[in-house]
Amino acid sequence: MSSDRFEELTSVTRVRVEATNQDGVLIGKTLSPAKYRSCREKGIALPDLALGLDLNNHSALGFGFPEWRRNGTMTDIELRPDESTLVEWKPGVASVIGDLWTLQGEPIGADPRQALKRITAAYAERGLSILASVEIEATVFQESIDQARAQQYQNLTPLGGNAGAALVHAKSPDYVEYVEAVVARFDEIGIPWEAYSDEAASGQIEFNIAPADPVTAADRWARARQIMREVAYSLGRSITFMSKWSAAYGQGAHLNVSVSDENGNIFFDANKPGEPSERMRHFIGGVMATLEASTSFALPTITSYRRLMELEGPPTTQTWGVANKSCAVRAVPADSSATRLEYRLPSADSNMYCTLAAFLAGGLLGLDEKSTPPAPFEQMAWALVPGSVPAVPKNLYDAVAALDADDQLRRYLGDEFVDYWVGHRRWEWLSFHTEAERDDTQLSVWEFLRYFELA
Ligand SMILES: NC(=O)CC[C@H](N)C(=O)O
Repeated sequence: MSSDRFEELTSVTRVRVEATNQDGVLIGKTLSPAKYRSCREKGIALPDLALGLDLNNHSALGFGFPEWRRNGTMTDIELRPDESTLVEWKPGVASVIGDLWTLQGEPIGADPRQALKRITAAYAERGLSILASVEIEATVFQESIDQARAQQYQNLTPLGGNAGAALVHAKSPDYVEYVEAVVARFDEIGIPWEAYSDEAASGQIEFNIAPADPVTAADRWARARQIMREVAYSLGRSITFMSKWSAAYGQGAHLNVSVSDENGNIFFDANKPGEPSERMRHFIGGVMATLEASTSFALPTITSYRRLMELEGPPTTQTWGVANKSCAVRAVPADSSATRLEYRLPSADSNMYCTLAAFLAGGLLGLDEKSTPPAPFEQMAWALVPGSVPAVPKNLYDAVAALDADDQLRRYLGDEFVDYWVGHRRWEWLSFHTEAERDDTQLSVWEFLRYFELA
């Protein structure tokens, strides 16, 4: 009994069970301790719509139902808690993240967390382990969430004032109150944060979380975002992870990854300091060969593509380079522990379970096939002559078409995962083009209503 971590949380009166759906939204239920005890082994029943709704609560119908959705008859699925994630979220409330299974006891192939587990296991089969971390960017506003809703998220005032840009400490007290309250919550539940800073746009904040194995890194990303929202709301503020909410700089979610074998970081070569190791080059080769297809995960929403502005930070081309932040993939040569790859394409609205799984899938393909990468890009990869370098897909439609046509990522991610994602994203595109203002050229109210609170 003493090793039962749940029973050790004696003051808990509510248990929040959680998973992340395709859109990156934390879903689940809150149970009484008695109910939780009765189903913690078998799993907590959820309607299959938990993975089937879009961000406007419509059922994303008509795109190849997997077996567990029973051809649209609607059924239940089960959320099996992974008690290694159990924490006391706040006094009296436990939180546990889990995986999604069918009633017949099969893991659900479309579950983002299990997709990341599968690819991590594929590395482990080859004697490889991964360290990953996510840079979390968001914008906080002075208005409360109720006020923001009343204004349809328009004309909001970024927290901290307009004076100063990135990396400025001289911020107003309300900004300081917010960031300090967030890291206090991180400390309470054990999210090891490394740094926070203000980012380039007014009201924009970046938090850096310490590297961990991929599933832990993605779990921490999901929880950190939840805390950032809860703290904003409790202080009477609002917050968004939309990748672009104004003409100002967009919001990314850069990923940092290194891979080790029993001898240490395989991206580091002591004989070639400052250069990517041979196996890092193989990894990059696979990532670059699948970059167009995996863009759909890194840039999942209509708005994601609005962030891709020249000279603003996000990459616009399918390029990699050494210490070159204008590329989609940056090799960061350092010492044996810090040498890593930074994937700069993902936007703040991407689902990190999926994005990380797709990036790792590309890398593993490259390691398996000893892929040769294209030449590293040695100039600034922005504002180039159109067509001189392959561009990142320019919208959700093109990106999903590239993913659907790719059979390399599928081999590593699984057909069900890819097919379900492709269907879900096509629904997103269709929804925009049937419900929104239909003006692709500027941010629409439809995007604010759909993404401001949930993306
Ligand atoms: N940290 C940075 O390099 C700025 C990144 C930028 N906000 C992005 O959208 O990717």
